[in-house]
Amino acid sequence: MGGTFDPIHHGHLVAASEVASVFELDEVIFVPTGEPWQKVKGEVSAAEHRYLMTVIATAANPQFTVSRVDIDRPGPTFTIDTLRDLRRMRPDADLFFITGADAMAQIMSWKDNDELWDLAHFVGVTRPGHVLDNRGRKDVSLLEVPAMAISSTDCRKRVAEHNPVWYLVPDGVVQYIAKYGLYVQPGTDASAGIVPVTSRTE
Ligand SMILES: Nc1ncnc2c1ncn2[C@@H]1O[C@H](COP(=O)(O)OP(=O)(O)OP(=O)(O)O)[C@@H](O)[C@H]1O
Ligand SMILES: O=C(O)c1ccc[n+]([C@@H]2O[C@H](COP(=O)([O-])O)[C@@H](O)[C@H]2O)c1
Repeated sequence: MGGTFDPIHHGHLVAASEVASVFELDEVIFVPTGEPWQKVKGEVSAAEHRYLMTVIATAANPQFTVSRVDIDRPGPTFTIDTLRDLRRMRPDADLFFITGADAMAQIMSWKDNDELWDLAHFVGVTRPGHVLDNRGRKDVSLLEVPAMAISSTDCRKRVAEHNPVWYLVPDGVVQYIAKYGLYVQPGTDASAGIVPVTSRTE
């Protein structure tokens, strides 16, 4: 499941859990984006913060893992590259790519979208406020998941307005957001105090 995860919330986790159950997946790999080119630049938190929040949110579930492929690849994040990298790492795996209804609606604007379908089986999941459609592709599965009217945008706004995000995001993520002062002033890159994992050994 790819996402900007700024921050990761229970909508992401429920969708992943439901797809894993219905499709009997062995593992769900959460792949935080490096540079999400369709989101407003400068308004996305540092990749290391988003990566660490994703690790914290998924730590308790043995089926959930987090991949750095997108944040370690320089330049804009394209799913075609994500899937090619994952295929190289897991040559024998059947790959599924989970997307919410809003992302599915944009999928024809993604880079090399005509080549995506051969690299993974796409699963579109319902999301409150969005219409789920297979974009004319019969090979895309559509799945109704428990409705979680949560968005990262709303979580960021709530933090900025000093409203609680308890129970919208996992407890550890609430604490991480407070520890690093994320989202207090929207539009600022709160990367102070965090060392990218890739730089720690340099
Ligand atoms: N509440 C939800 N229910 C189902 N799918 C979701 C939900 N929230 C996000 N998704 C899906 O998870 C993936 C990653 O989403 P993303 O990290 O952009 O979160 P977001 O809440 O949409 O963020 P933002 O509000 O910043 O746009 C996308 O495919 C998106 O459609
Ligand atoms: O490949 C693309 O061009 C592309 C464009 C926009 C979004 N995506 C992917 O869609 C997933 C959800 O992205 P987002 O921006 O809604 O968090 C994530 O894995 C992104 O890399 C991919």
